[in-house]
Amino acid sequence: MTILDKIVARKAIEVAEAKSTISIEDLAKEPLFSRKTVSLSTRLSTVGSSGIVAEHKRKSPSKGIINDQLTVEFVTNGYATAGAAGLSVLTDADFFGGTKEDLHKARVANPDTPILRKDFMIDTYQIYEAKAWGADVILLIAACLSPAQIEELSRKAHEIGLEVLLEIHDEEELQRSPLENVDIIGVNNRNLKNFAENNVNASLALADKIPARIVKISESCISQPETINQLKAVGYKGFLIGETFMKDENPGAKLAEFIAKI
Ligand SMILES: O=P(O)(O)OC[C@@H](O)[C@@H](O)c1c[nH]c2ccccc12
Repeated sequence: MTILDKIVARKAIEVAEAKSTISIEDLAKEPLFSRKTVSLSTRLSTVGSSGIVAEHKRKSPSKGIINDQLTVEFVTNGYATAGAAGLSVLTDADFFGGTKEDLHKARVANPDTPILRKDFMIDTYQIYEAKAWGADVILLIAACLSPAQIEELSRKAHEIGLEVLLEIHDEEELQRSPLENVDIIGVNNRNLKNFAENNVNASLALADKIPARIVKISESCISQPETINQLKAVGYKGFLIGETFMKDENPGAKLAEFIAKI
């Protein structure tokens, strides 16, 4: 069993519990559900955008605790002020130490910045949660979804006004994924099945395989400003970065320093 299998098995239990606590109808009545979302893909395509999607991440299965000392408002506001094009907020509790309150607080602290709900989506119920908690974009991870699930989840997201970031790790995942309702493709440099990593080779290898009409972002394992220029040269418009900033006591200041070098 891979770590991804474990996460998804746990997620199915969590979703069943959540469904018995609050119905989709009630989620749709939450104040943020009717908020007009902002487009991450548009921000990333805007001339002059830093392209950086900065992540709030307390811990991870591969790294353990990264930083659990800061408030989500301090981190996300710092990121937005430093020039992040968007924010990513982990809401998975057991493996990444996130909560739905993190997303809600990030939204309230940053009303106009696109926010990605970073979680393992396996059920349309979670799409409603994402909207109710203040997200603009959802993540779909091809490695744990069938083509039919990708189709259904992405269609539902668009139906309720959320954008879709489809995460892939290799060409096989790209080829089998229905892309009709996908706004952004993210190449995860880290393999979620075994956490082998530490370079951006996956992004470099897949760059020219991704249809040009879809905004491309490179995810994970980015620690050097030079890497951004290398990725931009092959067409990437976005860069999802967590650990490099989170391990600093002031992630926003770290991001500002990073942006000054790209
Ligand atoms: O901390 P890093 O190496 O900069 O990575 C950020 C982000 O890409 C990573 O957290 C991530 C990418 N895809 C995911 C899917 C689930 C959980 C986490 C992730």
